[in-house]
Amino acid sequence: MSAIATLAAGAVAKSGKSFETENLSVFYGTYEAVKGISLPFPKNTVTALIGPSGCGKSTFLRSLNRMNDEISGAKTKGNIWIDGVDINAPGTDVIKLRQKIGMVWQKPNPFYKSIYDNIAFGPRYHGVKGKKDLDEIVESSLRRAALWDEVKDRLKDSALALSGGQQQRLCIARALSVDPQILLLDEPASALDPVSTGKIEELIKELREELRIVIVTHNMQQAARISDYTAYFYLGTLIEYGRTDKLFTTPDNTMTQEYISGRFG
Ligand SMILES: Nc1ncnc2c1ncn2[C@@H]1O[C@H](COP(=O)(O)OP(=O)(O)OP(=O)(O)O)[C@@H](O)[C@H]1O
Repeated sequence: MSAIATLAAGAVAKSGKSFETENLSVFYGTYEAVKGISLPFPKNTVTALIGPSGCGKSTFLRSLNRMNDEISGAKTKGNIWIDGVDINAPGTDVIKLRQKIGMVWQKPNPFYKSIYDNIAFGPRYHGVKGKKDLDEIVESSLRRAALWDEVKDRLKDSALALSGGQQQRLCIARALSVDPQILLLDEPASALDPVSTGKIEELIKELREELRIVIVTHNMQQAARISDYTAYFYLGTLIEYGRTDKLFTTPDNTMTQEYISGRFG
């Protein structure tokens, strides 16, 4: 069993469910923002969540590593399976869960620390102490996030001195430093210029070789460029899910067709 499967003491295991939601609903008080969504996230794939503003994409994404726990009044129904274990089962180690399922937000949010200490923070928290080990993790994380060459001579500088695009790659490196299996990205390039956006997209394609990635994006071209599967949400409901090339060329649902062609939303 993998590390994620050991998260929840006493949880009921369901084999074959490596990472997927089953009939997942999310409520804010009595308001149902996500309505009974079942979605798989296959290995080594990028899944894009698209849909008009307020349709529940971010709420759904945040539920995948229990970030909605931080929102008072938010409640989840249904299942989120990871390696056969439901992440909402009693006894789940949420810190470990978020180590395995990293998240990067729309706005880069580096800590008020050096570049080095931003990356070393997570490994230190999880018990890595030796300087040599930390140096190795910092270098490999920055390399994986395609940032090493730009920052290797200024690791002690403040992370806030980096450009917005570099800060966002630093946040991705920070998520990678604790060796996640899944990366959740909430509009990671929406605040960036086209060059930085291109770098983030290239990075996502490379990381797919090692991870599962789920990305919320408003940018239709971006979803088409980088994702393998796309899910179209509307008013908290999953309207259509399928291979990105198919969904963007010959969608089954006329609502999807109207949205991707810009006639709606
Ligand atoms: N903390 C919250 N408390 C109450 N309602 C919320 C909260 N966060 C989101 N909602 C509501 O839940 C619904 C879904 O919001 P969500 O942010 O998930 O949509 P979205 O598709 O990600 O939107 P956008 O594309 O604009 O970011 C909306 O009606 C929103 O107003």
